[in-house]
Amino acid sequence: MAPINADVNGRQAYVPVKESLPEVETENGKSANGYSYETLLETANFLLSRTSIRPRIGVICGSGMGSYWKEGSLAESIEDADCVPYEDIPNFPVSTVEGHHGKLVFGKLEGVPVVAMQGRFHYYEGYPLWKCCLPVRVMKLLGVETLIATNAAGGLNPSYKIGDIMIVRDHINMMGFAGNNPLHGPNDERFGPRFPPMNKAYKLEYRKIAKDVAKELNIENIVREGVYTCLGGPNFETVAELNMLKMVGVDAVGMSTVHEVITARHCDMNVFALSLITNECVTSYDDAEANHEEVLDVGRMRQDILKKFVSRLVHRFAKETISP
Ligand SMILES: O=P(O)(O)O[C@@H]1C[C@H](O)[C@@H](CO)O1
Ligand code: HPA
Repeated sequence: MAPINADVNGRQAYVPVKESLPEVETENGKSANGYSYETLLETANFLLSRTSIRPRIGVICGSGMGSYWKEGSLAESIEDADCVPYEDIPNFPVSTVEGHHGKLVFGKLEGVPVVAMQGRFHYYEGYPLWKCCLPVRVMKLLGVETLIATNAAGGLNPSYKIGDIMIVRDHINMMGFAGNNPLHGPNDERFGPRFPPMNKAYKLEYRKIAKDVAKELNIENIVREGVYTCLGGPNFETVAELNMLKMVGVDAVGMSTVHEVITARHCDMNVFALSLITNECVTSYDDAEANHEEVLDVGRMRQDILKKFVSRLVHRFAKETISP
């Protein structure tokens, strides 16, 4: 049915009639914010048939972290590994970015059953946010209770150095300000509530454990805690954009994670996230330009430390906070 014009406060306004919103209705098992619960159950059941591992923790490997260099990366250090390429998984997108391999790795880290995404999906690749986050819902249906999201990010806080690791305390959902949210569209209560709170998105207990672990590993001098934001990319930011983000309290800038965390919290997963600071954000017109090669190089430089750090976190999170 065509939209109608209505008189609103003395103005002619464009008011779509209710029937003219077919795009939010379920169509071929896919609604505006993603595949149906039943469709994702099929994906989860397919994966469970491909491995005997029953993961309790899910890890998303950021750019250059565990995803680019085969030898010695976090994902490659997973024991008893069963790898499933994304193109074999029903309803899964495929990775298109250098530094993101494109497979799910099931196995054990320090004895804990995990599933790692060796490659994530980004909005700038052309995927809508719900599709970027589809693996998080699949993880939930596999039985995962805790999500560890890692990313490469530019350091905006002037005290941060390249190679620092930032524990994410909170995020600013810049894309959400423009109405772009992975939960946009009809809500299925089987995943979670219509209006999920986000004030405790990054579990306090995990952040404390991470600081303890940093001390144990003698890396507390490179571990920070701060606020992350995600922009849509793929271009790196302008000087004016970065100066604005600095003013509102952002410490590190990237192109992922925020929507994954929202999706994970919506379905009541525990969340921990970290950013590897791979470059300094360019806040003057004279400074060098950001580039993806530098991001990948710093990922390689830090892969040993990240592997130890995340493995220890997996062990401690499983021991201290996850149901037996
Ligand atoms: O997947 P992450 O968020 O780690 O990747 C960052 C953001 C861009 O994809 C890329 C820019 O170099 O790294
Ligand atoms: O400086 C950056 N900006 C956005 N995303 C990034 N990912 C790594 N570094 C950056």
